[in-house]
Amino acid sequence: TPTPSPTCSNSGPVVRKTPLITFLEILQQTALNTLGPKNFDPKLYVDLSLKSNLSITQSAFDDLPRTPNGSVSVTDFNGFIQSYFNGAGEDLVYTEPVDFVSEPEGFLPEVVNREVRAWALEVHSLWKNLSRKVSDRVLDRPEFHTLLPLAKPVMIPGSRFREVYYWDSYWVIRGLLASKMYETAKGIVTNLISLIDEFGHVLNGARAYYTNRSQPPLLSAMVYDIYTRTGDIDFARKSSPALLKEHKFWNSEIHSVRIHDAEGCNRTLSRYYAMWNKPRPESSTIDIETASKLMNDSAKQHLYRELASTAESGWDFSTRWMRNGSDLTTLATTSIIPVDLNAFILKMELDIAFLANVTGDCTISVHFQEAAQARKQAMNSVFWTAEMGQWLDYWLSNGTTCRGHTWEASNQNRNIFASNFVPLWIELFNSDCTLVEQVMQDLRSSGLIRAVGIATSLTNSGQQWDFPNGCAPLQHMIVEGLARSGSKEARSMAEDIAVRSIRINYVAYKKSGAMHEKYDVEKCGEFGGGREYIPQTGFGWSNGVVLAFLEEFGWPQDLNIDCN
Ligand SMILES: OC[C@H]1O[C@H](O[C@H]2O[C@H](CO)[C@@H](O)[C@H](O)[C@H]2O)[C@H](O)[C@@H](O)[C@@H]1O
Repeated sequence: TPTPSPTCSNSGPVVRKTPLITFLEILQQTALNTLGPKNFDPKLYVDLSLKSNLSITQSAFDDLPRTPNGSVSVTDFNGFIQSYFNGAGEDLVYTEPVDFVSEPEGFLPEVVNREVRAWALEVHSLWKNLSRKVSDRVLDRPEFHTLLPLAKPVMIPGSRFREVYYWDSYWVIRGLLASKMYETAKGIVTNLISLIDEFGHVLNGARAYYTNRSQPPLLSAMVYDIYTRTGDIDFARKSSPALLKEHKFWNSEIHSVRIHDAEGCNRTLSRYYAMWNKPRPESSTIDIETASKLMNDSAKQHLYRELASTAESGWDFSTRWMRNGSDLTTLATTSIIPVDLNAFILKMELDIAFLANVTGDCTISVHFQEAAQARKQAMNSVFWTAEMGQWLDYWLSNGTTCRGHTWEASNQNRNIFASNFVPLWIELFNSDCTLVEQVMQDLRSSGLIRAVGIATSLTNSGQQWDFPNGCAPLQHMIVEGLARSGSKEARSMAEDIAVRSIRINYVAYKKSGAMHEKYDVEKCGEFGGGREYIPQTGFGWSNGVVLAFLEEFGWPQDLNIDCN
């Protein structure tokens, strides 16, 4: 009989919340009560920084005149914010990237179409808009800020995302490499490593309220790509200890799950699991509202952990994680072993083995090659379904048996998500011609490939990680996996998807003057939407993927960039 592990229930770890965050959440709730829900973004309030001590600020807040039902007037509230806070984002200052030039030597040599080349240079110049440095004020008084100090400049995604994000940084770096901005790319990695040194993992984002979770682990992929471009062995060597530490984090007791498979072998895989059972501070008012449908505190705490764990997945939110696709309270992320997370950890193992080999550490290299083989077998055994030609997320029954769970085919989630094809990105899979043939056929008939890109899922739930939204990371991993497979047919399919994806970015940019976080893959030039916040522009990962695609496939003179 499987023994339920304590870490499979609600009783996992919870990191400490700072007094500043606690206060800013109260401020956030007051802002909602005072200003109303129209155009309300809860994250704004936890991004404010103090002008003076928290105790002084708190007592001024307590002294605000209140009506009998406890509300504050709009004038008093706005006056208080003005007097006691610096604006959100003011603790990050613009900085010109040291290695930015308006047209780098050897920039996108295969892009010959003049119109596309001019646009690519505009996208390249957006790095200047997204480049920031943490202000010295944060170093002087860290307790006044939720922003965390980082030594090197950062690239922010854009708009409300005014701090560095973990997995976004991978596609930002891919774009920076196309822009030949190697120093900036290395600086981003140095910052992320400093977070591992301090917290034991790369945070979701560089804010005090993100310490309770990570995001899809792509640090090794950043180091690998920078190393293969620059040959900087010292950089590879310096990064290695952090990668080993990160590998431990993703295989820790809370993240790892053991499955007894159909052949009678024990397999170990990983899941998302946030160290948190409270509302996410950046969305506190929203999470409290969602949880208000639940009756008891224990059910609420469980939901809060699921909400934060879903944010750890980068896919916040999606029917992928919900028992009932129209009810967010049925999120069950901690009871799911996700295909893409394990593909990322497999890549981490392969990258560590590669980098250790380069830096002459044979023991580590052999150890991680073996770990990669074991994970590949586990992924084949737990996720792969030949009949569908996809890897399927695996659901643990009732979420209580993460140790010694016995595999059952009925626990594979047969719904189609773009993440079912992410293993294609990993060389251990895309080097197998027969497998690529099969997966390619199934991707073609999956319904995910739409007029202007790959849809996230087939379910139109209104959540941002569902149909008809498509986002840059998913387009990129699937396209790159197909392109690198060595199959001519797969490369041509990859190029076809990349061209559609470049077009949607171009047309939307010309229409709106901005690059977008996500797009509607049904309508060329339309950006995507979805519940928790309004559509954002900027946008780090879209810029990165456009530049990476243009670098890989070029753009001939006679190919039309418009949609028709
Ligand atoms: O504030 C709500 C959530 O916002 C972030 O998630 C979304 O934006 C990120 C930055 O582009 C992206 O990495 C993530 O995939 C998006 O879903 C944040 O990461 C969440 O933790 C946060 O709750």
